[in-house]
Amino acid sequence: KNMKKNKKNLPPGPPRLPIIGNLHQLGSKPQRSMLKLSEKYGPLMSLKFGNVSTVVASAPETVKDVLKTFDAECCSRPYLTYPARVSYNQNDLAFSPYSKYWREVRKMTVLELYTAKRVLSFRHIREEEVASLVEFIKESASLGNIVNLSKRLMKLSGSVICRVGFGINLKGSKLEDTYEEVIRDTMEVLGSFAAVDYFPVVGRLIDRVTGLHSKCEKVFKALDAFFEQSIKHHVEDESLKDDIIALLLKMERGEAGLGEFQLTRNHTKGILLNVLIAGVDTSGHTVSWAMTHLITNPRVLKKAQAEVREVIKNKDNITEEDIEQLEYLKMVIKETLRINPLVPLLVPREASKDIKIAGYDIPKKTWIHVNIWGVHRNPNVWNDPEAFIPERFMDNEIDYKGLNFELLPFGSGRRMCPGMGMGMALAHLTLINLLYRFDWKLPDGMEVKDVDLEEAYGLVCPKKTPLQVIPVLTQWS
Ligand code: HEM
Repeated sequence: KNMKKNKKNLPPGPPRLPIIGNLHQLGSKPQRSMLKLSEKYGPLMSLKFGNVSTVVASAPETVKDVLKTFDAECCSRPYLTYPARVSYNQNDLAFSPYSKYWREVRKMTVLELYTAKRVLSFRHIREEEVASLVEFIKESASLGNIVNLSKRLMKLSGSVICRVGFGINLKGSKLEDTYEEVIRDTMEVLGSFAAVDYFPVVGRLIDRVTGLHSKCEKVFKALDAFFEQSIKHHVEDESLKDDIIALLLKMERGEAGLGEFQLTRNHTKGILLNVLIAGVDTSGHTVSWAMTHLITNPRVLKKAQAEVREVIKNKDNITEEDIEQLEYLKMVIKETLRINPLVPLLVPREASKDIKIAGYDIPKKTWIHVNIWGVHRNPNVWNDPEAFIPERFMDNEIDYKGLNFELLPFGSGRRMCPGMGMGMALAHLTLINLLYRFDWKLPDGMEVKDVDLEEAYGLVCPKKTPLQVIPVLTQWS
């Protein structure tokens, strides 16, 4: 009788193998495998990964339950071994469990970096760095050179974030030469389904054999050296007192407070980790995906360029105010974030108490994955979801700001991305410049059908192979 009373009504899920459960069904693109499985087992599905019970939400209604109705109960983070290492033992914002510390750090970083006023104050940095990208492209265009646009866009967002968050230039910093590789490997480490998290005893050994452990140590050392360098720069240069590092150092010295918390150097570095990796990877890859879809859809490219050139006319100086008038360009970005949401499974969550979603029991400690990639590609939600059609957003109120559960590239609720305004300001300004100033063609011998649309897998999913294109000078260059 007792057993019957305790039996939980868990969401349905595929049969499991002994020991590994459903891990073998994840494949190299977990978001795609999870979508396929959810077509059979439903929008709230149970999966078992080794010792860990998880559920996956993959339709707007169940995603809304997780991110809105039960947000308070579902917004903690599980302990993930490698993200914990890289974030100085969850002393950051993104991997920290839902706690008083997380609330204080979120409040402080929002005020320092992410309010509309702060984002506006960094505008000159964005404009200078975009101008320097334009100069580089102009030079390549006049020589007829192929440009690795993905690489250049990563460099652009890296340069902006280094100046905004760290008060130093990427050029000349400890990450100057290794930056792309370090960020890519960090994202792989942070998004990996690590054996140690599912098999506490043998998992450590498995991760050593697969190389995950050593990759994690390598990126940790590279990131740590960069944080040390920026902190040293602040300690030595007293004129740098207005940015987030200066504030964090004041908190370490007890001259400013963070609620009841006394910050240590590890807290400072953990907080800086999110500023660097969340800020760098995302804006650059969004523009890279947008350009990939534009180049493979010449009709859309032509229409977007016509709009930009009509609105900007012959103004020399493109400013962020111009974005407001570019309705079609905004649709292009929305469609890019729909078809390639950069964080396809959001950051994993953990239920902090027993809850009931859609009539199913979700026991405390269950891990929760939100498959927004699945929602964005669901044919019941979007017509022809694999096609890139910005016009689908015409006369349609759906936006990406966390209120429409069909489109959630930044998540929603307490854990929603605080850097949305900063990321989008840079993405829009860059795209306007690329479209206004240049025409674009593929390298000789390459056709639209040859452009690879495959995504890499990590916490963030960029294009797997970089976008290589030839810029062409125009009268607006
Ligand atoms: C196109 C640009 C961007 C996209 C698509 C994006 C997307 C996301 C997503 C999906 C999450 C996870 C939400 C969740 O777990 O529910 C997130 C979290 C976060 N993002 Fe972004 N992001 C972008 C730009 C930025 C920028 C520029 C910054 C900062 C400089 C930033 C800082 C963060 C931080 C700190 C978190 C963790 C929030 C928390 O757990 O409390 N993001 N972002």
